[in-house]
Amino acid sequence: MKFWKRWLRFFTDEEEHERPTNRERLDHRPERAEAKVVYQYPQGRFRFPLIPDDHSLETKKTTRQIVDEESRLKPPRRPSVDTVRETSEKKPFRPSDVPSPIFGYHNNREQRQRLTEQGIIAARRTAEKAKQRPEGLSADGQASSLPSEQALSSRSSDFINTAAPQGTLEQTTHSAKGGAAADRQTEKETQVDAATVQIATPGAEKRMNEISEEENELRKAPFTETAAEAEEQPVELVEESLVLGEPAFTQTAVEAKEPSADPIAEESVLDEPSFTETAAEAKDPSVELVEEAPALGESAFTEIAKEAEEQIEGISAGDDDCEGKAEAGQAAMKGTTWTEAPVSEEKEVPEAMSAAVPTSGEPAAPEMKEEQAHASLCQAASVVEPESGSREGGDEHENGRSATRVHENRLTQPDDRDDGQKEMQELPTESGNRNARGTSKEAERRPLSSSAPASENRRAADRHRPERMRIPYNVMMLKQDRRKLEERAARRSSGYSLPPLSLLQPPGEAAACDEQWIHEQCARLDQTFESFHIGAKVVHATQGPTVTQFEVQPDLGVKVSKITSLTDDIKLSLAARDIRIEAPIPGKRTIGIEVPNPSSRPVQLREILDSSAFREHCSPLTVALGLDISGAPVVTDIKKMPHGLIAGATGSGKSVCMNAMLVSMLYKAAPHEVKWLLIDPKMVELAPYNGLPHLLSPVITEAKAAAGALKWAVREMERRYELFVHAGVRDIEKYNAYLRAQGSGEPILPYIVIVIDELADLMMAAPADVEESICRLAQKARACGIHLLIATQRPSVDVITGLIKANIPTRIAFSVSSQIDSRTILDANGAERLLGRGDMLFLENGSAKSVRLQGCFISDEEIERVTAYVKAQQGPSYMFSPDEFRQTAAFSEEDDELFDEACRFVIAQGGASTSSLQRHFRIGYNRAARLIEMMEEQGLISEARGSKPRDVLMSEEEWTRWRERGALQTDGFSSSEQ
Ligand SMILES: Nc1ncnc2c1ncn2[C@@H]1O[C@H](COP(=O)(O)OP(=O)(O)OP(=O)(O)O)[C@@H](O)[C@H]1O
Repeated sequence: MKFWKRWLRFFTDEEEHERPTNRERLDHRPERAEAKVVYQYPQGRFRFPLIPDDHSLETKKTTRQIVDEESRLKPPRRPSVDTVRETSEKKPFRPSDVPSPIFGYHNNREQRQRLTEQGIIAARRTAEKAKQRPEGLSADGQASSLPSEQALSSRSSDFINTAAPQGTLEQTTHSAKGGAAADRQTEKETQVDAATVQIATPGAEKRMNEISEEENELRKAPFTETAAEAEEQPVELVEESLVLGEPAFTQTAVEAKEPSADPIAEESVLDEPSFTETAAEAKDPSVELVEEAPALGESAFTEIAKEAEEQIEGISAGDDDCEGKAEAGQAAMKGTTWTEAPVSEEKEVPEAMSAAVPTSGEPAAPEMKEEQAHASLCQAASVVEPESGSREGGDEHENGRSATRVHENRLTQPDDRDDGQKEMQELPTESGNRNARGTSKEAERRPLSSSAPASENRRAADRHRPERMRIPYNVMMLKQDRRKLEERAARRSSGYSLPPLSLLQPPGEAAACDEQWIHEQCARLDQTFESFHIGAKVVHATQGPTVTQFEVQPDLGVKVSKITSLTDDIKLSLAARDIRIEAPIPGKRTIGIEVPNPSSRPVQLREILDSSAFREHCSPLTVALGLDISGAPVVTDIKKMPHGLIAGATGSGKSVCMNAMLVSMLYKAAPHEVKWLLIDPKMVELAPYNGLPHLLSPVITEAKAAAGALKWAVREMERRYELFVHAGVRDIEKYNAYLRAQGSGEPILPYIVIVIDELADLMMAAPADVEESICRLAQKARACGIHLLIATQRPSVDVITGLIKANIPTRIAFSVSSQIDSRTILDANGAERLLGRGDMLFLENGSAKSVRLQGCFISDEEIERVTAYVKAQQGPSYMFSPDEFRQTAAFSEEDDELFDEACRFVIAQGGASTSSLQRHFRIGYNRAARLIEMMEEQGLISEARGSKPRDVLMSEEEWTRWRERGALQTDGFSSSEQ
């Protein structure tokens, strides 16, 4: 790089001293020297070819590798920037091909395409301008004619005009000195440079021209590379730049000021270099490609690109890089007309950059400069084509690698963007000092407005970004959430809203724990054990709504049976109504003695429904049971039951428990989700639910109709299993999910809950059919969504047969009169010691031990309010009437294999008699008489008329229709009725 020294000798010694660092650095770049020797700038008029994208991408990759290597070798210089870089390294941008709503991937790609087109247009315009200029200003003509001061001045003006809108370093300058003053200073210094060139000895002209040529070539190369890089950056980086890129200018401008110890000196140095730098950036990459590529050809371009990589490395390395960049930018900016710029540039830019970047050095500074350069490139594009500027910002910031820093900047100065945006819209495209001054004024208005154009670009990109891209994409929705949403949407679409809790009685004040009573009871218990010489003592007591559990810990060697055998003695000593001993408490080393509280408080249903335990349950078959001994709410899911048996003596609270469960379901399930089949032989217990949309039929009170309903349920179960087989699913949930996935609009299968309030009565009326139906349902109906809730007063073996009990795993035992009943219900003692009025033992499916609960209470008024609310929303949509069920039952019960044939025979004969049936079918009197009776019950024939044959009341068609109607009624759940 001796030519640098020689070339600089043309200037004053003082100038030489001003930039020793830069020259030293240049001297340490042998690669660049080699490149310069090998590739000489072509003489004469030339045009660079347009380089295909693929090729540029390759060169860009090579450049990046070299830059990376260089940056790795360079020690960190500036701690403050290091911190920023560390931050940026902590969060590296990982571009991907997945369209991101945040980075606007596709949108920006389109913008880039448009930008490229506009850049080409701008390039053509610049080429036309270049043609109009005098030949003396051409690149190859620089040796023959040094530009006059006027030419330099005009060029400088052009330069300023082009650079002004960029406002990169220029704005920094203006922020320090003021816009107009900066312009004047810039012009002045440019003129001084020109004069210096003119003063140079004529003999040295030729040599200087050669040097200038070489330098021009070298300087254009990096810019070409930069331009190519700007064009070829991966789209992901464009995205990144769109989001984060623009504030890099602000950062650069701010940081450029920070390290300078002498602001005035810095300003003076920055003045012209700022324009130079901006000019370098002002060139649209596409313009550069159009003007330079043809002369060199593709291979030449490749070589130059390699050289450019070295230049960029230099940029990364230090101040001379900035110079190289600026030079390249100048060359690009001026195209073939620029000759003197390198001279002034070489003199000024490094100083500018030394002012902008502290001499102590910083690793991040080169990046910032790169960002500046690229940012200015896009800004230049905006000058040539104002619209394209905003798009170019994206490309420019592809190279801005200090994303984090940039982002921070943007956060600290968000307001700059709007100003910058307005300003960008106002920027004129014509050249002239006016523009520069105008821009300077703008710069005055916004001290850090150098970030504005890029921020505007980003904003513009955001504005053009589709709305969907702003939707967060990282929200995970679980299967459960999706189902909830679907259910809610279905409820909304069905126009059904769940009843409010305000319809229920609010819970009363919870009674304060009776400490004194508890202490007394503890003392008495201890005394009792002592008096019976049993080593045991009370260690803990828990007071529930109805009973208090005292935990007794026996000493080692004391049998549990010793304590349990003292039940009556303890009851006596405590003067308790009844006590229940749980020995031992599962999972504990203690024995529980449950003593009734002196005063019990009812547990309101609202208390449970308002608990998180109930609210968080998403099943429509969630039901509230009550509070356990510690006062915790207990809820269960009928799906998990899957069938329940509730037994207890009269007045123990069965009906209240059943009502509480039904109302709980009303608070969870819409009518299309759950259907009820209520069988109430007592006629009054479930009557309030008549007219609800959840009912399949009015509440069934007749045993025959109940039997028919159970038969229908069995057929419905079989029908559902057939559906499941066809759909290839195993249960109702999967089938409904399958239906939803099909999207056929077919309504989902509702759960069916069959409630029988008194099984004993039903079993007496039609024991065989009821037991058979219940057993079949209990065995198989769980998976198809049919569940049984059976209550009975008399839990004897003739009511709750072994078959029924075996298939109903969930039991709720209220107070019963004997241990036998307790064993019949729970297969264990304990229910006989319950206190009644909702005191119950709950044996859950799969649980070995029952839990003592105080069942929740719901009054008739509350039931009325809730059912009225539901009825007000939807009317009943019964599928069947009890009569139809009764008929079904009759058909089922009394069907004889000969019955149909006998009916047809009677219709054909026109009369019916027992003897004629006996003769025709060769059956006995009993069977024939029974068939005649069945025909009479069905309304086919008239009553007996003595010895005369009975009249036939139906034609064959009518009879066929009648039979079909009966068959249809039992055909199963019609989806249309849901
Ligand atoms: N959980 C409860 N909390 C408070 N009181 C209750 C509770 N359950 C029932 N009771 C009281 O017990 C009375 C009888 O309850 P319920 O009618 O449910 O008994 P039952 O077992 O159905 O009797 P039956 O079999 O004769 O119909 C209720 O009127 C109510 O006063």
